[in-house]
Amino acid sequence: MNCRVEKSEISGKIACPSNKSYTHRAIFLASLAIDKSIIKNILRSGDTNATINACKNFGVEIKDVGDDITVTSASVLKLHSNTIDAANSGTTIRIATAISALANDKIVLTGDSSLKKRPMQPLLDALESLGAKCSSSNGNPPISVSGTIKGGEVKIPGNISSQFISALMITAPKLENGLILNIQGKLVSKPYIDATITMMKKFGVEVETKTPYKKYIIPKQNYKSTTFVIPSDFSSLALLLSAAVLLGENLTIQISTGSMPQADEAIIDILEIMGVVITLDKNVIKIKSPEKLDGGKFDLSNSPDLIPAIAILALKTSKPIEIFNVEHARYKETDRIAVIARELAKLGIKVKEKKDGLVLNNSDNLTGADLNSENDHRLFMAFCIAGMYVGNCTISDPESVKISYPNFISEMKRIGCKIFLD
Ligand SMILES: O=C(O)C1=C[C@@H](OP(=O)(O)O)[C@@H](O)[C@H](O)C1
Ligand SMILES: C=C(OP(=O)(O)O)C(=O)O
Repeated sequence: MNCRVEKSEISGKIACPSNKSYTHRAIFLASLAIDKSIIKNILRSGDTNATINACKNFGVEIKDVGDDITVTSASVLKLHSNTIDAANSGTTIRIATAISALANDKIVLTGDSSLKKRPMQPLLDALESLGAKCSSSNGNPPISVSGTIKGGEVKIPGNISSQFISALMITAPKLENGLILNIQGKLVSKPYIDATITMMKKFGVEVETKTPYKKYIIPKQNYKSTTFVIPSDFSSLALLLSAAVLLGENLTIQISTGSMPQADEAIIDILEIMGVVITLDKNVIKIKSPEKLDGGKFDLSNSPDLIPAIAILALKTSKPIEIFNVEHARYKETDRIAVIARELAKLGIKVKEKKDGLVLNNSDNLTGADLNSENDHRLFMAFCIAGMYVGNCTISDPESVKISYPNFISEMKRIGCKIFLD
């Protein structure tokens, strides 16, 4: 399926969706705690449903209560099935793989065609070094894991995905001998480790940071059930802010930030560097954008999910945008560096693709085009916004938004976007 977009001007109010990463963490941690937890204001999306289904498979009771859910767990995993389908969710399959090593049955974890290309081997190597038996399809899903691991000391590279580290951390307190976690080389997406540690603390577990982003000690502990309110998602907010910059600054965005670390808060500083004035007053964000944006050089190592929302701003810059140090954006739902380079060039942007990023220059010859989002939700939404700035575009795979922002199209239409589903 495709969608067609025309030049649009937006205005009015929109609420930022709830945070996907925190929703994943809250559900998994509540599933490892004994008794009932309440998780309020969760993001309901394809990815978070994958996590709910994975936890239900571990024998956890999860019930809907309006916008909230209750999660009631027992002390021991009771497998309902030996296969977990994580659909399109990298976070789900990484965390569920580590948790599966707590069981002594063989568990197969798989996903959709995109997930079957996502790297898993560093996590499997770490689990095998702890005594698990693992298999994979050339390092990708479907994978299998059988425990039971008891913990000890483990090392894992940090240059591919922080999710491998988050997965081991979340599982560690359940291990008889706890875990000493050594991260080799540079660690990408660092703030997601901070998010994991923050959330583990919310569920009663302490992580000892011996050397930040290098070495952590997690003794055996019990997670404690709690009530947790999910904050807004800065990854989705970034797209809304780019829409306001490109399509109309009379947009006010309602957010509930909370006080927890989010990698993609970096969007605020990046937009301000490019000349955008952002105000936050009583949980409402407003922006003022110059006629032409300054460019800038942006290290996205810690916030790879910002690459689509920032790249499309090249449509309104007077100077180049250089994005670097984010090779791991190639291992997401798609190779986001390659797809963004290929598709934004169709609009007339002058793009130089590099191994670890992009250099984007505006041009005077912007033109409509048929854009292929490769069924990547963040690319679909970014290309939609770009297409409504340039006009006369089609974008493939609108159904991909179910992954992180299911009502994106209806919400954008409500604030004035000319989006038409073919
Ligand atoms: O831990 C998480 O919730 C996530 C970590 C990041 O992945 P990497 O650590 O693989 O960069 C990010 O891209 C993803 O959307 C969510
Ligand atoms: C890459 C993403 O998530 P995941 O790694 O969980 O698939 C994303 O939401 O952009």
